[in-house]
Amino acid sequence: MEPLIKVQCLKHIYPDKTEVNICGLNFEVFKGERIVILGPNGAGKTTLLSHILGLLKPVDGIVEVMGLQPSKNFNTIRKKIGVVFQNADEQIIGPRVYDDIAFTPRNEGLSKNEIDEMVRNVAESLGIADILEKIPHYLSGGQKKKVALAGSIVMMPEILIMDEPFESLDPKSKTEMVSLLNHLNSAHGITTITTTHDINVVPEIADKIYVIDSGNIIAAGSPMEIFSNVDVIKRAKLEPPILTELFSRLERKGYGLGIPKNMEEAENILLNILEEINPQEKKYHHAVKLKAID
Ligand SMILES: Nc1ncnc2c1ncn2[C@@H]1O[C@H](COP(=O)(O)OP(=O)(O)OP(=O)(O)O)[C@@H](O)[C@H]1O
Repeated sequence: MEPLIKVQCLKHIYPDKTEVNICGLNFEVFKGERIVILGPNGAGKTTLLSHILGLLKPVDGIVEVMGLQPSKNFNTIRKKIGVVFQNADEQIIGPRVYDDIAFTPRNEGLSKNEIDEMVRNVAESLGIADILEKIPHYLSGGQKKKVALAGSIVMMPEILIMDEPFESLDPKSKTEMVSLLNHLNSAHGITTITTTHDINVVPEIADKIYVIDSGNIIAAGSPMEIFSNVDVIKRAKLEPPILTELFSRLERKGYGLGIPKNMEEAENILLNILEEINPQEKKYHHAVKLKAID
């Protein structure tokens, strides 16, 4: 199977002569994958994404999206990719939130009714239906992120690229965003590529992680493979997710319980063990708890 996206040893020179080389392992993304790119500040993550989007043109190397060079086929590629930029202000252009989300469907010449249904559905799914009439400029950082995401998924793109989508989201919004992204992937087959410094979220949204350090793609693998590789973690100055760290430590001590992706999975693992150890104990605690409530 051919990858949807292929990047091999790209070189870019910014106008101020800063040279960025993204080399090492090839960056390949296959249809339906959920990719996360990790790396310290200045590693080259945004530079890589900007080339995939066709916003930047490499001076050397290979950048292909669906077999095309993005910088030469900007309009064709951008119809297939939704994007949430690191700075949402850069992409919100409508005078009202509604207009901003409706921008691409209007450009595509869809009917007013179709557009209205699409905008309201996507706004509902992101919990922003109540701010559709607002002026985007006055929204909070988190609200702007959601509006930017709404605009990028309203047409159900094949690929969704997000640069730090969780930045400035409150915990509840973050959990909802994770569910939504996973729903877009499982129900609509959307391939997702995300950069984030929010390490605890990564096991929930990644099938495969690429790790970049100073432009070098130094590792690729599942969250388990990456977070158990001490060398890679150190080199890229990462910290493993807290649950991964805890359950890996237990594994090293002989208690191989698996590595949970989120709090719910961790809770179930621990509850199963506690029930196996002493089912009576649980009943006892339960009875005490009920008594206390009485
Ligand atoms: N417009 C620009 N002009 C000059 N240099 C730039 C520009 N954008 C990025 N760079 C430089 O390119 C390198 C890679 O930056 P990039 O923004 O791709 O890193 P990043 O991994 O996305 O970092 P962060 O995690 O901080 O967002 C850095 O050295 C940065 O200073």
